[in-house]
Amino acid sequence: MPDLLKIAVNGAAGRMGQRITALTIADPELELSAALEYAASPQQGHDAGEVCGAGKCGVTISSELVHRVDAVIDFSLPEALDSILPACEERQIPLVIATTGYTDAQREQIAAAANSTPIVMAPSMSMAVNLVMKLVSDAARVLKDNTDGVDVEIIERHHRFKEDAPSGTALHFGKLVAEQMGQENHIHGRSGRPGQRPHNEIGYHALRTGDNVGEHTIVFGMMGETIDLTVRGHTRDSYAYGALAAAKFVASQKAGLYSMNDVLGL
Ligand SMILES: NC(=O)C1=CN([C@@H]2O[C@H](COP(=O)(O)OP(=O)(O)OC[C@H]3O[C@@H](n4cnc5c(N)ncnc54)[C@H](OP(=O)(O)O)[C@@H]3O)[C@@H](O)[C@H]2O)C=CC1
Ligand SMILES: O=C(O)C1=N[C@H](C(=O)O)C[C@H](O)C1
Repeated sequence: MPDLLKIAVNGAAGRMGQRITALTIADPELELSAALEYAASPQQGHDAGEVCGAGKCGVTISSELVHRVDAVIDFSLPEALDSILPACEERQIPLVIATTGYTDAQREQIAAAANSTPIVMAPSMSMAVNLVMKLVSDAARVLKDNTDGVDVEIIERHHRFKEDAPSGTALHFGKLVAEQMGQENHIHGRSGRPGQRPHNEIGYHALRTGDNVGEHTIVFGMMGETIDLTVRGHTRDSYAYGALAAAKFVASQKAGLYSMNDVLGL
């Protein structure tokens, strides 16, 4: 029987961390080896299986990555980067970074760590979202020379608990569009009297409602017709399964910064 892939989950008591923990326990190819939270977390010392509702599993939540694991999956907060990145970099432990809301400086830190450590980083681990990223890129390429111009607006909806806005995924959609169409102004909502809409603008609109697990609509507005490309999550497991696929992928890669396109072969 092949060895099980040993997984550590960072942010194990969070909404995503709990699903990653539960699905790792249920996956016959994986073994949950560590469940991490910050030192002052009230979840320290609790059984990770019990915390996620999967039943006692014998792995207690801790703050230090003590044992060697085959991959770490991180769904936490940007503040957690300072502990998890060096822990992986020191021992070249493959890392899946799903957290969003990093500063440019933190992104540079991650890119530097990828010189010695295999890292998959993506604002969305969902297969459907990553496929729509391809479609959006294609649409932007085809529409970029439209005679009367194309107005691109990005609308996202997430649950009321989300701390960063706009979502990492919305920002990535905007980046993909701008790479094709060249918009330089990226604005967040509108108010007052901003005047007529210039063409070189992308508008982002972040809605926070109830328990929405994530929706994105990319609007290509033209004179006479509009294209809306929408992708809706129904369950956090669409992200969680993608993250487990990323962990299986990254565990056998050499150092480098990989995306979900690499994981999914898109
Ligand atoms: N790439 C993707 O596909 C997806 C990405 N995300 C992103 O993942 C992140 C987590 O989302 P979600 O699970 O909803 O958020 P939660 O707030 O539910 O989970 C974050 C967890 O990390 C804990 N935490 C805080 N600080 C640290 C630290 N220093 N070290 C370790 N753990 C820490 C939190 O503890 P406490 O609650 O006590 O603060 C909490 O348990 C967000 O950035 C979100 O945008 C979410 C879904 C999909
Ligand atoms: O916080 C969330 O929930 C999500 N965050 C990610 C993001 O910011 O893009 C991915 C997903 O949309 C859910």
